[in-house]
Amino acid sequence: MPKNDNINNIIDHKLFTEDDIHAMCVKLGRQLTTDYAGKKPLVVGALKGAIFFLTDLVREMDVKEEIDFLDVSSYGDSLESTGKVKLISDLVTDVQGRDVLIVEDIVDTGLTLKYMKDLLKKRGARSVKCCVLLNKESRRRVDVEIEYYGSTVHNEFVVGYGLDFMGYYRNLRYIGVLKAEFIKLANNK
Ligand SMILES: O=P(O)(O)OC[C@H]1O[C@H](OP(=O)(O)OP(=O)(O)O)[C@H](O)[C@@H]1O
Ligand code: HPA
Ligand SMILES: [Mg+2]
Repeated sequence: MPKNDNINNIIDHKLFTEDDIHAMCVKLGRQLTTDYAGKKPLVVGALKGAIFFLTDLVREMDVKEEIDFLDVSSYGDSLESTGKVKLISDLVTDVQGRDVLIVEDIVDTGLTLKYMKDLLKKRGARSVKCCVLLNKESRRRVDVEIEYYGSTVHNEFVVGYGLDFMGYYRNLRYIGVLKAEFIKLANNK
Protein backbone atom coordinates (compact mmCIF):
# COMPACT_ATOMS: atom_id res chain seq x y z
CA MET A 1 0.00 0.00 0.00
CA PRO A 2 1.17 3.57 -0.57
CA LYS A 3 3.53 4.57 2.22
CA ASN A 4 4.08 8.04 0.91
CA ASP A 5 1.10 10.35 1.15
CA ASN A 6 2.15 12.29 -1.96
CA ILE A 7 -0.91 11.94 -4.18
CA ASN A 8 1.21 11.85 -7.35
CA ASN A 9 2.43 8.46 -6.20
CA ILE A 10 -0.97 6.86 -6.49
CA ILE A 11 -2.70 8.77 -9.31
CA ASP A 12 -1.74 7.88 -12.89
CA HIS A 13 -3.49 10.87 -14.46
CA LYS A 14 -6.38 13.27 -13.87
CA LEU A 15 -9.60 12.28 -15.60
CA PHE A 16 -11.92 15.11 -14.54
CA THR A 17 -10.80 18.47 -13.16
CA GLU A 18 -12.77 20.49 -10.63
CA ASP A 19 -14.12 22.57 -13.54
CA ASP A 20 -15.20 19.45 -15.46
CA ILE A 21 -17.06 18.20 -12.40
CA HIS A 22 -18.70 21.58 -11.83
CA ALA A 23 -19.88 21.66 -15.46
CA MET A 24 -21.44 18.20 -15.09
CA CYS A 25 -23.25 19.29 -11.90
CA VAL A 26 -24.59 22.43 -13.58
CA LYS A 27 -25.87 20.49 -16.61
CA LEU A 28 -27.50 17.76 -14.54
CA GLY A 29 -28.93 20.33 -12.10
CA ARG A 30 -30.63 22.16 -14.97
CA GLN A 31 -32.15 18.96 -16.37
CA LEU A 32 -33.42 17.94 -12.93
CA THR A 33 -34.84 21.41 -12.27
CA THR A 34 -36.95 21.04 -15.41
CA ASP A 35 -37.94 17.42 -14.84
CA TYR A 36 -38.86 17.82 -11.15
CA ALA A 37 -40.62 21.19 -11.52
CA GLY A 38 -43.69 21.30 -9.25
CA LYS A 39 -42.63 18.13 -7.38
CA LYS A 40 -41.07 17.77 -3.95
CA PRO A 41 -38.55 14.98 -4.52
CA LEU A 42 -36.70 13.11 -1.83
CA VAL A 43 -33.03 13.12 -2.84
CA VAL A 44 -31.36 10.00 -1.46
CA GLY A 45 -27.58 10.01 -1.24
CA ALA A 46 -25.74 6.70 -1.16
CA LEU A 47 -23.12 6.94 1.58
CA LYS A 48 -20.32 7.45 1.55
CA GLY A 49 -19.20 7.97 -2.04
CA ALA A 50 -22.05 10.27 -3.12
CA ILE A 51 -21.71 12.96 -0.46
CA PHE A 52 -19.62 15.45 -2.45
CA PHE A 53 -21.63 15.02 -5.64
CA LEU A 54 -24.95 15.29 -3.79
CA THR A 55 -24.04 18.53 -2.03
CA ASP A 56 -22.89 20.13 -5.29
CA LEU A 57 -25.80 18.76 -7.36
CA VAL A 58 -28.65 19.86 -5.09
CA ARG A 59 -27.26 23.41 -5.07
CA GLU A 60 -27.62 23.41 -8.87
CA MET A 61 -31.27 22.30 -8.61
CA ASP A 62 -33.96 24.91 -8.19
CA VAL A 63 -36.44 22.44 -6.72
CA LYS A 64 -38.11 22.12 -3.32
CA GLU A 65 -36.39 18.94 -2.22
CA GLU A 66 -35.65 16.96 0.91
CA ILE A 67 -32.42 15.07 1.49
CA ASP A 68 -31.82 11.74 3.20
CA PHE A 69 -29.07 9.11 3.13
CA LEU A 70 -28.77 5.35 2.78
CA ASP A 71 -25.53 3.61 3.69
CA VAL A 72 -25.02 0.58 1.49
CA SER A 73 -21.79 -1.22 0.77
CA SER A 74 -20.58 -4.12 -1.32
CA TYR A 75 -16.86 -3.42 -1.68
CA GLY A 76 -15.44 -2.93 1.83
CA ASP A 77 -11.74 -2.19 1.30
CA SER A 78 -11.57 -4.32 -1.85
CA LEU A 79 -11.47 -3.10 -5.45
CA GLU A 80 -13.89 -5.83 -6.53
CA SER A 81 -17.52 -6.04 -5.46
CA THR A 82 -18.31 -8.92 -3.09
CA GLY A 83 -21.52 -9.29 -5.11
CA LYS A 84 -23.59 -8.87 -1.93
CA VAL A 85 -24.97 -5.46 -1.07
CA LYS A 86 -25.36 -4.77 2.66
CA LEU A 87 -27.70 -2.15 4.11
CA ILE A 88 -25.58 -0.52 6.78
CA SER A 89 -27.86 2.32 7.78
CA ASP A 90 -31.36 3.15 6.61
CA LEU A 91 -33.26 6.28 5.62
CA VAL A 92 -35.08 8.28 8.26
CA THR A 93 -37.81 9.33 5.78
CA ASP A 94 -40.83 7.28 4.74
CA VAL A 95 -40.69 6.98 0.93
CA GLN A 96 -44.33 5.89 0.46
CA GLY A 97 -45.81 8.00 -2.37
CA ARG A 98 -42.63 10.06 -2.81
CA ASP A 99 -40.69 10.89 -5.97
CA VAL A 100 -37.26 9.58 -5.06
CA LEU A 101 -34.04 10.59 -6.78
CA ILE A 102 -31.06 8.41 -5.82
CA VAL A 103 -27.71 10.16 -6.13
CA GLU A 104 -24.61 8.02 -6.70
CA ASP A 105 -20.96 8.75 -7.44
CA ILE A 106 -20.47 5.75 -9.75
CA VAL A 107 -22.31 2.76 -11.17
CA ASP A 108 -19.98 -0.15 -11.82
CA THR A 109 -21.51 -3.65 -11.67
CA GLY A 110 -24.89 -1.99 -11.00
CA LEU A 111 -25.54 -4.18 -7.95
CA THR A 112 -25.63 -1.30 -5.44
CA LEU A 113 -27.97 0.86 -7.52
CA LYS A 114 -30.29 -2.03 -8.35
CA TYR A 115 -30.49 -2.96 -4.66
CA MET A 116 -31.44 0.61 -3.72
CA LYS A 117 -33.95 1.05 -6.54
CA ASP A 118 -35.67 -2.26 -5.76
CA LEU A 119 -35.79 -1.47 -2.03
CA LEU A 120 -37.36 1.97 -2.49
CA LYS A 121 -39.89 0.74 -5.07
CA LYS A 122 -40.87 -2.09 -2.71
CA ARG A 123 -41.48 0.51 0.00
CA GLY A 124 -44.05 2.26 -2.19
CA ALA A 125 -42.19 5.25 -3.66
CA ARG A 126 -44.21 6.85 -6.48
CA SER A 127 -41.15 7.09 -8.70
CA VAL A 128 -37.53 6.01 -8.25
CA LYS A 129 -34.92 7.51 -10.56
CA CYS A 130 -31.21 8.04 -10.23
CA CYS A 131 -28.59 10.63 -11.00
CA VAL A 132 -25.10 9.21 -11.23
CA LEU A 133 -21.89 11.15 -11.81
CA LEU A 134 -19.91 8.35 -13.51
CA ASN A 135 -21.24 5.42 -15.51
CA LYS A 136 -18.75 2.54 -15.87
CA GLU A 137 -20.96 0.80 -18.42
CA SER A 138 -18.56 -1.93 -19.52
CA ARG A 139 -18.57 -3.51 -16.04
CA ARG A 140 -22.31 -3.96 -15.64
CA ARG A 141 -23.43 -7.29 -14.15
CA VAL A 142 -27.12 -6.46 -13.72
CA ASP A 143 -29.54 -4.49 -15.84
CA VAL A 144 -30.45 -1.21 -14.19
CA GLU A 145 -31.77 1.97 -15.78
CA ILE A 146 -29.69 5.12 -15.35
CA GLU A 147 -31.97 8.09 -15.93
CA TYR A 148 -29.29 10.80 -15.53
CA TYR A 149 -25.50 10.63 -15.59
CA GLY A 150 -22.56 12.98 -15.95
CA SER A 151 -20.09 10.93 -17.99
CA THR A 152 -19.17 7.38 -18.91
CA VAL A 153 -15.78 6.05 -17.77
CA HIS A 154 -13.64 3.18 -19.02
CA ASN A 155 -12.84 0.13 -16.96
CA GLU A 156 -10.33 1.93 -14.74
CA PHE A 157 -10.35 2.43 -10.98
CA VAL A 158 -11.10 6.08 -10.28
CA VAL A 159 -10.53 8.01 -7.06
CA GLY A 160 -11.39 11.43 -5.67
CA TYR A 161 -14.54 13.56 -5.24
CA GLY A 162 -16.08 10.89 -3.00
CA LEU A 163 -14.58 7.85 -4.71
CA ASP A 164 -12.15 6.05 -2.43
CA PHE A 165 -9.20 3.70 -2.64
CA MET A 166 -9.25 1.62 0.55
CA GLY A 167 -11.19 4.35 2.35
CA TYR A 168 -8.81 7.18 1.43
CA TYR A 169 -8.57 10.00 -1.13
CA ARG A 170 -12.31 10.80 -1.17
CA ASN A 171 -11.44 14.44 -0.44
CA LEU A 172 -9.52 15.07 -3.69
CA ARG A 173 -11.17 17.92 -5.59
CA TYR A 174 -10.62 16.15 -8.93
CA ILE A 175 -11.12 12.58 -10.15
CA GLY A 176 -8.04 10.61 -11.15
CA VAL A 177 -7.20 7.13 -12.37
CA LEU A 178 -5.43 4.90 -9.84
CA LYS A 179 -2.03 3.60 -10.92
CA ALA A 180 -2.24 0.01 -12.10
CA GLU A 181 0.38 -1.16 -9.56
CA PHE A 182 -2.04 -0.39 -6.70
CA ILE A 183 -4.80 -2.41 -8.31
CA LYS A 184 -2.46 -5.42 -8.38
CA LEU A 185 -1.35 -4.80 -4.79
CA ALA A 186 -4.91 -4.47 -3.49
CA ASN A 187 -6.08 -7.58 -5.35
CA ASN A 188 -3.22 -9.68 -3.95
CA LYS A 189 -3.51 -8.54 -0.34
O1 LIG B 1 -22.11 -0.68 -9.18
P1 LIG B 1 -21.41 -1.30 -8.05
O2 LIG B 1 -20.44 -2.40 -8.48
O3 LIG B 1 -22.32 -1.79 -6.97
O4 LIG B 1 -20.42 -0.23 -7.42
C1 LIG B 1 -20.76 1.11 -7.18
C2 LIG B 1 -20.81 1.41 -5.70
O5 LIG B 1 -19.54 1.09 -5.10
C3 LIG B 1 -19.05 2.21 -4.38
O6 LIG B 1 -19.56 2.21 -3.07
P2 LIG B 1 -18.94 1.30 -1.91
O7 LIG B 1 -19.79 0.09 -1.74
O8 LIG B 1 -17.48 1.06 -2.14
O9 LIG B 1 -19.14 2.21 -0.62
P3 LIG B 1 -18.75 3.75 -0.44
O10 LIG B 1 -19.76 4.54 -1.23
O11 LIG B 1 -18.91 3.97 1.03
O12 LIG B 1 -17.34 3.95 -0.94
C4 LIG B 1 -19.65 3.38 -5.12
O13 LIG B 1 -19.73 4.52 -4.28
C5 LIG B 1 -21.04 2.89 -5.50
O14 LIG B 1 -21.95 3.09 -4.45
O1 HPA C 1 -13.71 2.97 -9.89
C1 HPA C 1 -14.13 3.00 -8.69
N1 HPA C 1 -13.55 3.79 -7.75
C2 HPA C 1 -13.97 3.83 -6.47
N2 HPA C 1 -14.97 3.09 -6.01
C3 HPA C 1 -15.58 2.29 -6.89
N3 HPA C 1 -16.62 1.44 -6.69
C4 HPA C 1 -16.88 0.87 -7.84
N4 HPA C 1 -16.04 1.29 -8.81
C5 HPA C 1 -15.20 2.20 -8.23
MG1 LIG D 1 -21.07 4.05 -2.75
